[in-house]
Amino acid sequence: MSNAAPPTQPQPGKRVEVAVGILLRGSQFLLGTRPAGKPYAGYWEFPGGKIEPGETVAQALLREFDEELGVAIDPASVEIWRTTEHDYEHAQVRLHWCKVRRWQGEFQMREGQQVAWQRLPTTVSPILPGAYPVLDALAQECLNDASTNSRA
Ligand SMILES: Nc1nc2c([nH]c(=O)n2[C@H]2C[C@H](O)[C@@H](COP(=O)(O)OP(=O)(O)OP(=O)(O)O)O2)c(=O)[nH]1
Repeated sequence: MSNAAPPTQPQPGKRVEVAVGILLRGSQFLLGTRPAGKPYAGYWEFPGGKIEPGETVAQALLREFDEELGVAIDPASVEIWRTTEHDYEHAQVRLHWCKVRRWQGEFQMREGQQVAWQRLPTTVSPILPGAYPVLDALAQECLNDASTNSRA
């Protein structure tokens, strides 16, 4: 038996899989603050969380939206969009980004978080570093849409 203490640093190669929802209302998306007690508490993030063993990305997202916001996502409206990775000092994460356009219920901030509908450029800060690549991708998509429309 080993007396080694549990690692306090993330183990190389062990990525934590995370499901993240980009809840869309027209050109706006929802951000919330990270609750007290978590790494980067108070930073703004997209709703979501770690995928539990045996869960699909969509199942994890449905559970997290219920736990954090008290709303029910329509699974048929979950569009798995892209995957990014980010290395924090507390964890190495792989983020599965999903666009969500339909949900049911009124928002209840079940973790005491603040939420805000945002459009680009965002007006809240600070935002979790791991969310920036996706904000850039959303901005790029807006630019592409604008150029397609102007050519139509
Ligand atoms: N929800 C969310 N997590 C993000 C974003 N960007 C980003 O780098 N992350 C990272 C931060 C965390 O290391 C990880 C999510 O883990 P978490 O600790 O918030 O997940 P959880 O809600 O399942 O937490 P817990 O139950 O273990 O307390 O993903 C984002 O926009 N939204």
